[in-house]
Parts: sequence; C-alpha cells; structure tokens
Amino acid sequence: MTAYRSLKVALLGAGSVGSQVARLLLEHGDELAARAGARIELVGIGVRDVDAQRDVELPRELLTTDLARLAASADIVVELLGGIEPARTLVLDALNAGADVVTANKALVAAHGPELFDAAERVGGQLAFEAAVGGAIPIIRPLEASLAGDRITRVMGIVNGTTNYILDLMHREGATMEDALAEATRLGYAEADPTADVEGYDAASKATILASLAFHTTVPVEQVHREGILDISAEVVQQAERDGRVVKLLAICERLDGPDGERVSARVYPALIPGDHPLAAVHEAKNAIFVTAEAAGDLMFYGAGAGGPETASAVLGDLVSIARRHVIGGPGLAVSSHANLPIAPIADVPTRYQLRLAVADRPGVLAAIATILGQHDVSIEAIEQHVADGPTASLVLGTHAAPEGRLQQVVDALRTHEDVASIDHVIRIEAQA
Ligand SMILES: NC(=O)c1ccc[n+]([C@@H]2O[C@H](COP(=O)([O-])OP(=O)(O)OC[C@H]3O[C@@H](n4cnc5c(N)ncnc54)[C@H](O)[C@@H]3O)[C@@H](O)[C@H]2O)c1
Ligand SMILES: N[C@@H](CCO)C(=O)O
Ligand code: NA
Repeated sequence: MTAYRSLKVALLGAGSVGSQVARLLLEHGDELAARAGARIELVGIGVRDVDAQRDVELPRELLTTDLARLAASADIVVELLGGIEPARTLVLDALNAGADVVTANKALVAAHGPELFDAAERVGGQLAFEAAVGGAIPIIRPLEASLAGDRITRVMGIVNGTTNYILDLMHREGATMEDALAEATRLGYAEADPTADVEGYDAASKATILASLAFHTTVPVEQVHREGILDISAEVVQQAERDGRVVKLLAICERLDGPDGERVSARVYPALIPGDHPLAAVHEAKNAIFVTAEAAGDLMFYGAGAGGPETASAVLGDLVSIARRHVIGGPGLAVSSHANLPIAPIADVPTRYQLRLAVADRPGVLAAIATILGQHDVSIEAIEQHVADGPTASLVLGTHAAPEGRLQQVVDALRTHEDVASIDHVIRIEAQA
C-alpha cells in the first residue's frame, strides 16, 4: 500500500451537505488519496450538539463543539455551516493561519468575497467554492479556469432549485403559487422560511458570484437588482403557455456597451423565455447556467443545483484539487477583479416587457395606449385583445427592447390613464432577438 502524506481536514457543520461530505471522505478515503496523491484525513467535525440525531452516522470521536480550535488544527477547513457569522470569522482565521478553505456558502462569498479572496491571496492560500453556485454543476471552475482565456459576454442561469420547482409545477399542473409553494415545502425543497428562495436573495448571491467571476470585476450583492416570484399568478403562466413561452426565475449577468464605455449588469427576476430555449427544458428543482463567450459561443451547464450528496460532490472536487496543489506545489487559482467595471443601474438595462391591461372597451382606446408607448419611444412588438362581457377588454402588449427606465415610465403613465382600469401583470421577456 502506498504511504501518502496526510492533509488534515476540519469539517465545520454536519447538516445536509456536511454529513454527506463526511460520509464520502470516510467511505472513499483510499481512492481519494490515490487520486490526490495525499490522504485527505478528516480530523474532526464541528457541530452544535454531539448527541443530536443525524441521518448519517458519524464517528462520535470526531465530533466537537469547539469549531475554532478544530479549524486551527487543520491544513484544509471545510465550512458548511451557512450564514455569515461565525462562518466568516472561522474562514478568515483559517486563511490567515495558512489553511486552505472550501465552502458552499454563497451568502458568505457574495457578501464578503473580496475580503476573503484578499486574505487568501495575502498568504498564498486557496478559497474554493464550487458548491456555492449550481451545487454539483461545475460552473465556478469553468469560469475561473476553462474560460479564463475567452471573453464572456453574458451569463443567464436558473440558479435556484426551489423557485424552479414552484414555477415548473405551475406550468405542468396549473397549480397556483400558493399550492406550488406548499408542495415544494412538503417535498423539502423549500425551507420552513422560504424567503431567501422565493424573494430571490439566494439567486442574487449567486448572480454576484457569477458576474464577478465572468467579468473579472467586483459586483457587490447590494447592486444586484432583485425581484422574487411571489407576484407570478396562474394567469401569467397561462398567457405564457398561449404564447409558447415559460416563466423562469433568471439570474442575468451581462456586459453592456455604452457611450461611456463598458459596464456590467447583474439582476434577478422572473421572466418569460421562449419554450424552445435550452433553459426552458430545465424542470423540477434542476439548475442550469447558460454562458455566452466571444470565442466559445453558447455553452450550457446543467444538473443538480442542490441536495446533500450532489453538493458534497462539488466540495469533494475542491478538496481533491487543493490536495493536488499541496502535492505538486504552485499557486492555486486566484479570483481576479482587475477589470473593475462600473455597474449599470437597472434603469439603463435594455429589456422587453409584456403588459396585461384591463382597458375601457370603446373606440380610440387602443390608439391612446399606443400613443403613450410612442411618447416614451417604446415600440410595440405584439398586441392581443380579449373582449370580455363587461365594459373592459383585456389587452396583452409585448414591447421591443427598450431601457428599463423608459418601460417603467410607460407603466406609470398607463397606471394613471383614464382608459386603463387595471394593470394585471408586467413581466419581462428575455432571450429572444
Ligand atoms: N443543501 C443544499 O442543497 C445546498 C446546496 C448548495 C449550497 N449549500 C450551502 O451549504 C451550506 C450548508 O448547507 P446545508 O444544507 O448543509 O445546511 P444545514 O442547515 O443542513 O446544515 C448546517 C449545519 O451547520 C450547523 N451549524 C450552524 N451553525 C453552527 C455553529 N455555530 N456551530 C456548530 N454547528 C453549526 C447546523 O446545526 C447544521 O447542522 C450552506 O452555506 C448552504 O447555502 C447547500
Ligand atoms: N435553496 C437553494 C439551495 C441550493 O443553493 C435552492 O433552492 O436552490
Ligand atoms: Na457548482
């Protein structure tokens, strides 16, 4: 048997992902050692309560509640606690003490990435976070390494499994938002408090990370425009189906060229996409990230964006790659933010809207509404009228692309127009020429 050098790994957190990382490290230790050229030795698991019931049985002698002490003894710290504190302090202390760190914590990387990357760079350590976006799907490493020689122009992803499950169920079964959310909770996709998922915070953290890596710049999470899915009604979904489209919660990161040079935009919102777009085929709680690069063209990364064993796969990949670096030496991958691009405000971002209005059903109304769009230099792409029994007709308008600010002005003007009884929905249309 080959005698490998040993790298001490401290695992912080033994929840859904942490317990699976522990299981895989213990079950596949020999094979991982052969692959990495070093034994990835689990020296301890930091938990809240050593006596807690767990789905995966973990060796009791490895459990400890002293996370700081455990982390201080390790070559590699794996942070799977979630949340900002104590995760941030533990990760920073570990990096400053010369350990490498693996984390799945998108909230931490999104909120404190620059601070953490600086700490890693200062000591020549490594911070790996493949599991933080798209779970098992390799997306961080492709952006950091495989595509490092190309120029990425756009990243558009379905990066939240819970909301994709909900919207998919509304399409497949005609479920209401309320019923779909209840089902997602029953199946364990949505947390007891699903705010981070349904209000788009989780996707916004991932958009920050994707935009920063793709464009070699820093995109603060506060500057990601964020809208959740709670306003998506069954009626929006039905209209989408009539139009051959689907509603998806998208994280969109793109470079925008303008008279003042290049800027970037990162945003999260539900939008309509064509039914034949590759992202439309992403069902249930799956994730996918569609990347467009100048030389590579379109690429799509698809798979399980969540789940204990699935996410543990990405953590193990990071561990093996860090272990390899310990064996063969040399610097690890560094996150570059040299481009230092300004962030475009959402009002400047070109997009397309679909509006559904209840309007007075009498002569001249259509012309009056078209005039309002014309006055704001917004061009109508499609118009559909449904005549009801009562005094109002339902009008569905699709626009050509225009800056978001102008589209909002149109909505504001329509809202106060005497012929408009109500604006029943406003949703963006993406991924179409
Ligand atoms: N579950 C997934 O599918 C998934 C996917 C991608 C990324 N992630 C990320 O992975 C991380 C872990 O997620 P999870 O689903 O395993 O969460 P979890 O809630 O199942 O596990 C977290 C564990 O950490 C423990 N913990 C928290 N604070 C602690 C402390 N101060 N001391 C000791 N123990 C503490 C909790 O008791 C819990 O057992 C999070 O950052 C999450 O965003 C999870
Ligand atoms: N809550 C997240 C977990 C994975 O990051 C989701 O639904 O996708
Ligand atoms: Na990933």
